[in-house]
Amino acid sequence: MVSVAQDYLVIYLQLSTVATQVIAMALRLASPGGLLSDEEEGGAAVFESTAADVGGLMGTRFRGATMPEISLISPSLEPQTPQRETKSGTERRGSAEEDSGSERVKVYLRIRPLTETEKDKGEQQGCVFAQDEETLILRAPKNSYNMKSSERGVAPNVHKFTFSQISGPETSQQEFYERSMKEMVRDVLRGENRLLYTYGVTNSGKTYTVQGTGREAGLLPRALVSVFQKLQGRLHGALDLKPVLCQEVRWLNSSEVRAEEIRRDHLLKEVESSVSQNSRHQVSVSCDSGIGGVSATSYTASQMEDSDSVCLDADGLYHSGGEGLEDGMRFSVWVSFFEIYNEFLYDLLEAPPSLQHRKRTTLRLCDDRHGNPYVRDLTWVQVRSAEEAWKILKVGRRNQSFACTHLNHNSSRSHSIFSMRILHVHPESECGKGTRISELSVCDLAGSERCKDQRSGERMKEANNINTSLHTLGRCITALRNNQSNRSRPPQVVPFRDSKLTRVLQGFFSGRGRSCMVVNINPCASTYDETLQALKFSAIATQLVHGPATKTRVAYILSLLREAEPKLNDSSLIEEEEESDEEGDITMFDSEALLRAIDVLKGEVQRQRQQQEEVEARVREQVCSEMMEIITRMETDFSETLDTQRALMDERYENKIDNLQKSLKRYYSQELEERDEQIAHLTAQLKERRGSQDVAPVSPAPAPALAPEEPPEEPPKEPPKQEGLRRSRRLASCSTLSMPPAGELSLVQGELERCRAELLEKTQELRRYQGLLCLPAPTGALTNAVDRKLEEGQRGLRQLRADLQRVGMGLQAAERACCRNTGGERLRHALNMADETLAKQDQSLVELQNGLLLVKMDLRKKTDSLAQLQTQRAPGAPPTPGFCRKRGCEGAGPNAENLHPEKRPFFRSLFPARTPSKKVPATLAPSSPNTPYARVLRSRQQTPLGRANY
Ligand SMILES: Nc1ncnc2c1ncn2[C@@H]1O[C@H](COP(=O)(O)OP(=O)(O)OP(=O)(O)O)[C@@H](O)[C@H]1O
Repeated sequence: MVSVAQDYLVIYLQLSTVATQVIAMALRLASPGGLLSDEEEGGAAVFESTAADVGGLMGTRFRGATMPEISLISPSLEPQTPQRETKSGTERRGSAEEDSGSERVKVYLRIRPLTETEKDKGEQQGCVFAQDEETLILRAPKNSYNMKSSERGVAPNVHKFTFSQISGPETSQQEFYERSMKEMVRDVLRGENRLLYTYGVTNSGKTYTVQGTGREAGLLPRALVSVFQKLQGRLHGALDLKPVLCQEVRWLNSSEVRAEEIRRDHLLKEVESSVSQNSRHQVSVSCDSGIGGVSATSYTASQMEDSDSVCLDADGLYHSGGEGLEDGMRFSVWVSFFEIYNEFLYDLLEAPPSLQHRKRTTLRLCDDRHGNPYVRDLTWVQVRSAEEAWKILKVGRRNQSFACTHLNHNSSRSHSIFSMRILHVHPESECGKGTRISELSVCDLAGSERCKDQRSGERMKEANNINTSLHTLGRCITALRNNQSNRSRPPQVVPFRDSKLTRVLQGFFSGRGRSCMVVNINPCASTYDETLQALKFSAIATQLVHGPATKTRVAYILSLLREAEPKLNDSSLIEEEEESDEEGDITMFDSEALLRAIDVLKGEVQRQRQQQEEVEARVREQVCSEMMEIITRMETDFSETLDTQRALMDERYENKIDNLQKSLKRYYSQELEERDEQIAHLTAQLKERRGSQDVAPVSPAPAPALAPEEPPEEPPKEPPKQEGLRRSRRLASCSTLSMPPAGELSLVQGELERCRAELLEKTQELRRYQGLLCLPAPTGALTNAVDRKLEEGQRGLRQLRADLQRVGMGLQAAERACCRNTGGERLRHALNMADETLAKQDQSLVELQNGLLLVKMDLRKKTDSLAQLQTQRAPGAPPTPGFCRKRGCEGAGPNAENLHPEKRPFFRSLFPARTPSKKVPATLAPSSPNTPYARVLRSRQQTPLGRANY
């Protein structure tokens, strides 16, 4: 049920495609050219779709430069693997049927000999060449369209095809029969259904192969002889059983038997009389085609003679037989003969129309209750011998549509189908119950031809119809091939119903029997292009395998109705079936039943759609959850990696910051030490000079406040040497820095910030001192100078702060330059800037130091004068608390070293006490390129590490 609905769904989806193809084909057929060349075959008339559909290879031939050519798939040479021929060699292609083990459809090629006339016309150009029994080589002759295409580089001019067996011009009818049909006859007698059809361009020898001439009897007479030879003594004599519908048998009553006998005798007598008449007169007969009274069927007695004179007594025609037949079984042989002319079916065994009633009766194609197509009202005649059968065939042949065309003076203008049904009658069965039927059909297809070659309108119409039906046959075979080779894809609709021919033959392609193809070609150079197309078509047929039986349309509908209403409508269906015995077409269903079937189908479609939606939703959900899982996993992985990286970076930079901090601390502390030393040295010198100049009137003054710890008498310790040593140490430590410039600069910046904070603190401290030093009015005059100095000192400090800020900015710029990594030049520039700033800073410091020295001196003076004042005011009285506290601190003398650094006197905390040095302060000298950063820079440039950092 589900599969049925699926089939219908597929049918609905594909209908539009099929319709498009049909329209396209109709449009093409309307064009004057029937057969197209290699170049046009991608969308051309008769064979183009079949050829172009071969695995879509035709399209590639014209796209690519290699121009692969399609060839035949060889069933015998390469039984398991289809091949695709290319110019350079053979490619192997796999397909689904390889594994199925099914037998391939047999395709036999027959090459007819050239006639003397054709040879005289120069038709013999060696364009057809049988390489071996299975391989055919086609070489494009000079003037062929294929050769022209080849010269333009759009198609190859050599083609290779492979067949089940190739029969050359020298092959006799007997040999060809044994190769192709003998086995089929045997199968039919065993109860199988077989079809043999001939295919080829006009005048290629199809009719000759099927019927033969003179002593060269064709396949059909040989098959007839063979059948009766084998059934000798096993014939069911009575005429009481008749084949009806597609594969059924009807028991005849006596009157019907009588009627059948009369009909047969009449036909046989007719043949005898017509033969005697024809022998007396050479007459030309013409009768109506059945369409608008136009005369299209014409034949002459002389044309008939060839086939009439087929000799059934030829040597080797008779074979001993009877082997393989079921024991005790009797056989009844019935024959029919009809043609498909301009898409109408005509019974060829019907009495020829009288001169008054020239219109022939058309037959209807119907389906039996199982959906198998059959020709309604077709004449079936029981025959008791091969001669009788042959005579009947002759009658039919006389009625067949032939015409003289420019290629064939006796060209078949229709597809003719001669069928032989063999009833396998069990002698003990009542009324023929249990009788089996097997069928052998031989179809002589009309030859394909160029429509434009036909000068008469009627011939052109015939040619169009012939080509259309052949094209449909090609499409059916291609669709079957595609369905067989691509089982994973939804099955393609096989367009059997698109032509009468394919509908009649449908059963043999759908598993009701087996088919075999005979491809006829003539080696004429003038018909090379058409021959090539015919061979391309046959190449597809060779890829077919014999498939299992498939369900037909009526059977579909019946099963649908049964499934939908199993109980309710069982009885009605049975009635329907019984009624439909005589009419197996889809019309056997009334509209109600069809509507019911449609409802069932709709429901099924709905159900399928729901199922599909559910499946889709499930799949989507699954996909979503899987995607989410993947994303979450990726997220986790990423954040883990990020954390690791961050930790690594943190660690790395912390290390670097530590290193830089250490080195900077070391550098600045040494620098400060040097300054302290300088200050101490200066103070000592000052003290010395004052000591030599001043005569102290009072008790010795307390030790200088700012350098109580300085041992003034300490001899100088070769400051230049020491300083040089320290500086070299510093430079060495700087040069060993492995920090990148960015990190280093940030540390410098941090350090500068710290210095700035310290300076601010010291300024505040200085202010406090200033407050303390605020004396009463009389002392104001004395302290004014100190105040000014202090102010200057403060200004110097402010200047220092500003300078430090600039340094910081310079460092930031340098850092940015480093981060951007825009090149060593910019970095160097930035560092130079920073260097300059530091030089300025140095200068400011020098000035500040000078200012401070002056302040110190002033302070000392003030202290002295204050001490004098206090002594004058109150001798022995304690000093003012604040002052005393301060003095007390100063008085602590050497103990001051043990105080907390914050509690130390300002200058000492700012410039920690160092061993005095006699070195002349470098700060007094103008700033030189020997600044700290210049040194760092130079050391970096000099050391390999420094160079590497740049
Ligand atoms: N194998 C053969 N040996 C000798 N003559 C042949 C052979 N095959 C065909 N012929 C001759 O070639 C001519 C054309 O053959 P035939 O009428 O069978 O062609 P056709 O394919 O049936 O043509 P159309 O499609 O037009 O009916 C006939 O005269 C026939 O006798």
